[in-house]
Amino acid sequence: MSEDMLIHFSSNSSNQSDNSLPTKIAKLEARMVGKASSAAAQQPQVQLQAPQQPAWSSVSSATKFAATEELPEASISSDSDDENGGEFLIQANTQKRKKVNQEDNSIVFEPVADRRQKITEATDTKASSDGNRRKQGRGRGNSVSSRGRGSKVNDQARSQTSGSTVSPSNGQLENSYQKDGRFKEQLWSDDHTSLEEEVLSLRAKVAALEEDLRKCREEAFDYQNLCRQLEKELKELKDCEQQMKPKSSCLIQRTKIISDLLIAVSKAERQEARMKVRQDSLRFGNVGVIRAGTVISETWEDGQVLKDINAHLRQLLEAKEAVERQRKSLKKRQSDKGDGNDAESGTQEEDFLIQDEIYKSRIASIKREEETILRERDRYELEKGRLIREMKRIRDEDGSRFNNFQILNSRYALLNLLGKGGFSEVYKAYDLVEHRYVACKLHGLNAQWSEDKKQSYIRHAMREYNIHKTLVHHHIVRLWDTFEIDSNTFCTVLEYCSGKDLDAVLKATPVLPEKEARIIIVQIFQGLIYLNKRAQRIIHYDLKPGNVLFDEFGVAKVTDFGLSKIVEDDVGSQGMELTSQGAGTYWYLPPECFELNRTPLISSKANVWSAGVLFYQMLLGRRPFGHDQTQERILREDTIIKARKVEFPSRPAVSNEAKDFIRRCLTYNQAERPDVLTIAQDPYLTYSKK
Ligand SMILES: Nc1ncnc2c1ncn2[C@@H]1O[C@H](COP(=O)(O)OP(=O)(O)OP(=O)(O)O)[C@@H](O)[C@H]1O
Repeated sequence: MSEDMLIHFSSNSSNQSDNSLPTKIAKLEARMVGKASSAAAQQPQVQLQAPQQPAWSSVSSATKFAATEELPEASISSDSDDENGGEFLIQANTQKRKKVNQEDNSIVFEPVADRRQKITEATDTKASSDGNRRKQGRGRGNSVSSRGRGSKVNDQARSQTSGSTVSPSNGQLENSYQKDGRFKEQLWSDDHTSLEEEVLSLRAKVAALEEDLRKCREEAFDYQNLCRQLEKELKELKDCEQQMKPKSSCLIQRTKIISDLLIAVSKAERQEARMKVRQDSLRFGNVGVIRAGTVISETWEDGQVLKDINAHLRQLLEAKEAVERQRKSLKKRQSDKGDGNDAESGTQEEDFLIQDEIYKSRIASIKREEETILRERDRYELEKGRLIREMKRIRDEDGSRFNNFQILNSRYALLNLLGKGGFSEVYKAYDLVEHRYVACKLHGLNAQWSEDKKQSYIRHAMREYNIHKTLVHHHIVRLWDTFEIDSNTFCTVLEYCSGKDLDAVLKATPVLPEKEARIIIVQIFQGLIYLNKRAQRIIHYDLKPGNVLFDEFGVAKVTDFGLSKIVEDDVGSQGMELTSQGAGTYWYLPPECFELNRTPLISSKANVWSAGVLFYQMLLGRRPFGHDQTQERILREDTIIKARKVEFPSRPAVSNEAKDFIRRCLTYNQAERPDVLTIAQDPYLTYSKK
């Protein structure tokens, strides 16, 4: 071995950084293939402990490492090429030098690039599979790789040795070694820096991956916990279901029993109602059919009781007329006789007077009987009216498609028809969930209607529903529920009011005692006050006897919000525009609603007027304006527009307080009429202990 070489080699070996570099690289490689640092310290360190090995070994290691990355393999192969070790090294170095001189820098950098690629691959492998990484890094992967590379280098070395034909002189060698050494130093230095950077970045990646792994483990742990918890809950639910099974079948049975009982009772009620109608028809009358050519029309034929009463009245009338005729002739005879002044004529005069008194007394008696019979007839007329309404109800019930005790929405057992309105049928029903009676209002759209008309009707009904569902007050009928039955029918479920409506009450008893009428109007005003104290004020607009219902305890409740108006916030004191002029029941609407020159402005004062009309009707048995007129005639004759002053007949008697209260409600001028909240303060509406 030459001195130059020794100097060169010793300078190489004395370079600490260069000495430590292979160790680091070995460690790095070990990491690249997935070894833990402790594992890496074992095998590569044995191969690369340059300072403790002979100089040639160190040189060969260092040189080969600078020229190629296959240093460890070369060291291993040198064991097998022991005899030719020195020659082989020189030849190998010469070959490498040649290569370095001939080829550009890329040859030198190629192994670095390769190494980087391997590092990246190793990192990728690491990242892609934690399990694989551990397996490969610790055992098989590494050894297989080492073996593979070792055998490849051996082959290369052999071919290089055998293929070497050029032996350069010592001077050339020295120069080239010097150059080579500097160049390699530079390379090592660069390589060292980049490797350190790579090591740093790898450490960072390892740290990040370890953090990822930790998080994944935590998540996996959480998921396992969640999974266990869900399994537990599922088991509990299944257990609960098992326990509930008998209960739910018991509930179904109970519901079935209740609905069967309700149906049986309703059927009995239907039968009874029809039987009563048949009996009452005999007494009060029935619908007969008249044929006039091909035209068949219905007419009312009075029953026996009414016939008897009318016959009785006719008899009384005839008797009265007969007595009056007698009396007339008596008077005529008396005047024909002239004035006499004897005693005989004095006796005749007395006879005349007595006879006349008898006739007068008889006429008075007939009149009294007549009055009694007339009162009886009025009573029978009311019965007749009730009978006609009941007949209509039964006819509507028989013609209804909901008359077969259906259960709607799996909840509402329909029973008997309560009545039929313009576009709806109201059934008494039983809520099988809440266990209470309800009124199911079935809104039917006519299949023949145009789509526009249907849409308008639905809009109207939905408006009513949206207003009504928000109202919760003792004197407002509650709206519990609403649902669709089919494309042409929907249902609103209302609080059931088992009493009559005020219309039916007034038909049965046209005049109510003032005390009773007062407490009804007080309740109506309480409902109205509620409507006007809400954030979203409401004008009912259709207050009439048919829209005041009574529950079983006689509590009055306002219903039917189909024409009601929501008062917008920006409405002035004069009120809001009435967009639905013409709707409503004219007897109960105030004069401003009939304004034709401009769009009427209405406010809660409209409700005050309607309540005044209701109260008048309850006390006096008739409406204050247009009582005997039809709706059409009221409009034609401007009856309400002319209703400037309210008149009170002498009978029945009404207190002055009640009359004054009615006058305040029926103030013609809207601006002067009190609104709901003002009239609520009226002493007539307040009760206090005396
Ligand atoms: N909540 C209820 N409880 C008991 N009966 C009711 C209830 N709602 C309505 N009714 C009765 O059902 C019948 C029909 O009521 P509905 O409101 O459909 O008719 P209407 O007011 O006469 O007609 P329209 O709504 O077309 O003016 C009436 O006799 C009414 O008394």
